[in-house]
Amino acid sequence: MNWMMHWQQYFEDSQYLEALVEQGFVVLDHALPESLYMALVLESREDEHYQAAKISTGGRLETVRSDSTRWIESDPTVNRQAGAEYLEALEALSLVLNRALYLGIRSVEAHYACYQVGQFYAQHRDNASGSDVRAISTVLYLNHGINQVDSNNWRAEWGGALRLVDASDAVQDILPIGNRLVVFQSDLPHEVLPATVVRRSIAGWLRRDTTV
Ligand SMILES: O=C(O)CCC(=O)C(=O)O
Ligand SMILES: [Fe+2]
Repeated sequence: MNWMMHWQQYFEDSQYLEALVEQGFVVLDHALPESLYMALVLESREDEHYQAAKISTGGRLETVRSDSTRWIESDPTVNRQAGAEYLEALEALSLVLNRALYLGIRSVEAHYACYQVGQFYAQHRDNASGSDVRAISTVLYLNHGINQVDSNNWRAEWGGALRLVDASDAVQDILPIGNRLVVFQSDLPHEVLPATVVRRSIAGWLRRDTTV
């Protein structure tokens, strides 16, 4: 898969770049080829090795976030092919955004996340205070065919929106529809609202350092 060409198809269109720069975020629907998307959906449902999520200062504080996460390894000997392919896709996205916006991104990291019914992540930014190492945050939603709703739909009444305060201070509620990718500036405040169904995703970060 030529991931650079894949992302260029979006970001050649100046509206997408402008949204990311001006509003601070952009939403890409049907972001991945269906085959990789479905493979990620299945991989995300392999429940072993998810761990209680940590907050950016290192500890766990259930008043801040209550989801579980599983980091994606780029090690090819780890038998999780879809996740490794997705890391490659994020690396290519970094190159495309570096070329267009000179962001200086040098590495990527990503984890699966699972929010059980009622779990949430209170408002936060994706960098520890004083750090700007995470330049761009990404979230890919893996909520496929929940509760007999076919296609990749998510109903607003289930809750579970990503609530983002955008670059013009407007509050944006973005539903976690399957195969939707949200790309946003990591310094924007955002939160995950609780949902009445299980909510699955991959959160990924495009970083200015190479320590991961
Ligand atoms: O799942 C989402 O919509 C956002 C998750 C998030 O903010 C994070 O993991 O830092
Ligand atoms: Fe976040």
